[in-house]
Amino acid sequence: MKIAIVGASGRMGLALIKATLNDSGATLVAALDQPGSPLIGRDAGESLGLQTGVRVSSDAEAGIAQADCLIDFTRPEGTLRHLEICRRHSVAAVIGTTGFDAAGKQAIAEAAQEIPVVFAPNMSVGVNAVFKVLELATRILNEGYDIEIVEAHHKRKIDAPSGTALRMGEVVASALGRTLDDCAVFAREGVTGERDPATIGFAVVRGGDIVGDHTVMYCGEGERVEITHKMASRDPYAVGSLRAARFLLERKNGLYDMQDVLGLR
Ligand SMILES: NC(=O)C1=CN([C@@H]2O[C@H](COP(=O)(O)OP(=O)(O)OC[C@H]3O[C@@H](n4cnc5c(N)ncnc54)[C@H](OP(=O)(O)O)[C@@H]3O)[C@@H](O)[C@H]2O)C=CC1
Ligand SMILES: O=C(O)C1=N[C@H](C(=O)O)C[C@H](O)C1
Repeated sequence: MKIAIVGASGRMGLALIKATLNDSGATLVAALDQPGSPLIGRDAGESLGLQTGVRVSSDAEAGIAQADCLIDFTRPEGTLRHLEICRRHSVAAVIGTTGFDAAGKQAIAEAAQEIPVVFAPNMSVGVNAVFKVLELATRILNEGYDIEIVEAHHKRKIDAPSGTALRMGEVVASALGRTLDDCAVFAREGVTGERDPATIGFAVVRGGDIVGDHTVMYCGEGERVEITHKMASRDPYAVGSLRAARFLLERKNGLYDMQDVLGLR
């Protein structure tokens, strides 16, 4: 399968280039970056000490048009632009970017009527297993437990809470028969009053090079359950993305996430 990667100089872009080179069934056909990036014209593997034979380009249209699947971990505005190119050239898309607003999510759903798309806030198998565990834990701990979600990421992350923490909130809220929009508490400061048991609270840590930690706490009287996932590398996101690209090869259109790719639906 022919893979195009956008955001080629980013943290995930580099992990994806490495994973694509290590995948015997995948060929890197385009590595794309924004105009002005110092890597334009250089070999896409240069900063990894690898030789790919593919030069980083800023011509997204030409690069994406050559691929079977685009893998995009950039920013919402960039992803939506790339998705239009995928649409024009009938190229599948794996979207890992987080931080979309409702209109952005709607635009992805519309594009997926024409091309196949995997859109997931976390591509790791481990985190997707945790989503399933949370469904079960929440159904069991559905009364008498205050639910709080804590996430920690590196200092350069620009969106908060993480897409993964929000998805965890959605999974928990859905298992309680609620919607996250109605019960999320994203900030507390000053005299907040007592905690409303119907809420799901979020707390965010940013610092250093933390790849990504997530904990869901079920705080009861006299006991506490904590379900934690910790990433030590970005490789599982990249390997999961290639798994998603392979899943899309056999599909003509439709919006999927990693639960579909992993058969966890
Ligand atoms: N779903 C998942 O499993 C995961 C999702 N993510 C998400 O992926 C995204 C990227 O994360 P990360 O790699 O750490 O970020 P980086 O900032 O390291 O990389 C982002 C890349 O995208 C490029 N870029 C930024 N804005 C645009 C734009 N408007 N158009 C085109 N390219 C653009 C950047 O170029 P430049 O440097 O020139 O700005 C850079 O190459 C985030 O939303 C993050 O939350 C991250 C890890 C896992
Ligand atoms: O920006 C990151 O780094 C990550 N972003 C994703 C998110 O927002 O959930 C996935 C992972 O947590 C790393």
